[in-house]
Amino acid sequence: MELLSSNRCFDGEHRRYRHRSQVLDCEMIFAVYLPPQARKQPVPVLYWLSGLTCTDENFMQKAGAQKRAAELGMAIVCPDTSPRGVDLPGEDDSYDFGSGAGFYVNATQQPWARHYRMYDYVVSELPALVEAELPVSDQRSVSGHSMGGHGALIAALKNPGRYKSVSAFAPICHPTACPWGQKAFLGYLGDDQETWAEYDATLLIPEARERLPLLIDQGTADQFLEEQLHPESLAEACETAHHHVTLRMHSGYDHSYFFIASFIDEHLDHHAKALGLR
Ligand SMILES: N[C@@H](CCC(=O)N[C@@H](CS)C(=O)NCC(=O)O)C(=O)O
Repeated sequence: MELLSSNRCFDGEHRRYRHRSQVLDCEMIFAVYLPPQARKQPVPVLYWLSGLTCTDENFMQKAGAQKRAAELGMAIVCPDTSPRGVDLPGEDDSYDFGSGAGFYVNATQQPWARHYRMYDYVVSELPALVEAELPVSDQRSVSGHSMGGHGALIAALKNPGRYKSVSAFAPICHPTACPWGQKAFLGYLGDDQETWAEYDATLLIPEARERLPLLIDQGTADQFLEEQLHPESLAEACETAHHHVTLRMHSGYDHSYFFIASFIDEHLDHHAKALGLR
């Protein structure tokens, strides 16, 4: 891994790294915030999965999470949202498919299948790399926004024992039933909808083998709420399956990082508790 930049931040460090991903078969950049406590010993880590059009930079520059992470002694790792520089035809044609829109699935369809394997990348390859190379422990939590909120929910639901806690901001809760999800799943996974269900939080809830409580924040003025996000479907599935969910509707907040910045400390506190930090 190659260190691209380093910035002192709340007595810890924000760093960006480039590395070769075997899983994605391309070079990737990710960001990490290391709190001051990481100078002494490996610290627990929150994986943050971003939404459509994002890179490793949006969360680190806009969410304002570093101050609380430094107080808590929590590292934060931010991967990119798709493979980069792989030059597939049509990859850059739309904001909601292809580059910047990997949807945290392992593609099975051509030409995407060789590179678009963001599920394996964020769940397995990247954690193994950072745990081997950086002072972060295997005590993991996961959170994310929108497409990344979907990613965080499915990562936790599909991998019992892998994460101590999970949360999401304005997640795509039922991707098989919304235009963003349908477009992505059709393109990456093909037209057999049975394969789509494997990556849909609402459909995974009934069979979840670990009942990790879900913390979800959602703004009522979110421009994508009605058409794309469907938190009510997830809440209903949770109720039926007796899966603990805290769905908080916040009056007047939209889909932006202004919303995330307003509640990120509460999410970090939620994860810190599960990670044994407070
Ligand atoms: N059409 C919009 C939709 C994309 C969007 O809202 N992306 C959210 C995630 S789904 C985001 O985090 N954008 C980047 C940012 O706000 O920094 C755009 O291209 O900005």
